[in-house]
Amino acid sequence: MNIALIAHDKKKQDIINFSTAYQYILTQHTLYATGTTGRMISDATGLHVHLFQSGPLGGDQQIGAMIANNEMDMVIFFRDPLTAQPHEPDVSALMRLCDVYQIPLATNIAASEIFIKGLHNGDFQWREIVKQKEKENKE
Ligand SMILES: O=C(CO)COP(=O)(O)O
Repeated sequence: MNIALIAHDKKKQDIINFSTAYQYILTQHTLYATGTTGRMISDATGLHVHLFQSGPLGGDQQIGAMIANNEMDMVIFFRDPLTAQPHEPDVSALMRLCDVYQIPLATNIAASEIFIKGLHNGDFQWREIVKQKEKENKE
């Protein structure tokens, strides 16, 4: 599965702790992240993470593009709801695209833990079926 990992600055330590705790699951998947988040995760855990631009420089939009192309299976986004972000429109657009394309989106650590355990249990296998169907429709 292709998984996006994103965290606003005040949530960076939380996503590092999360990635460390669930490294044994994350390592079985293909990971993408906004620039700073991804670099911090890979430095802390050694996980291989495909890095996009930093969020304020377009990283959220790059992940959004993957969603629109049916290439992202899950978004884990540790959002900071108490700090204004200069790129708030990009954040909203990313979350909107998750809803447009029915992509599972967790915006806090509590939901993310349920997602990651579900992922490990095979609860997200339906994404493979959706992707296969989309591929066949294009052919
Ligand atoms: O701002 C972000 C998401 O909206 C995160 O970006 P960074 O991972 O580059 O800090």
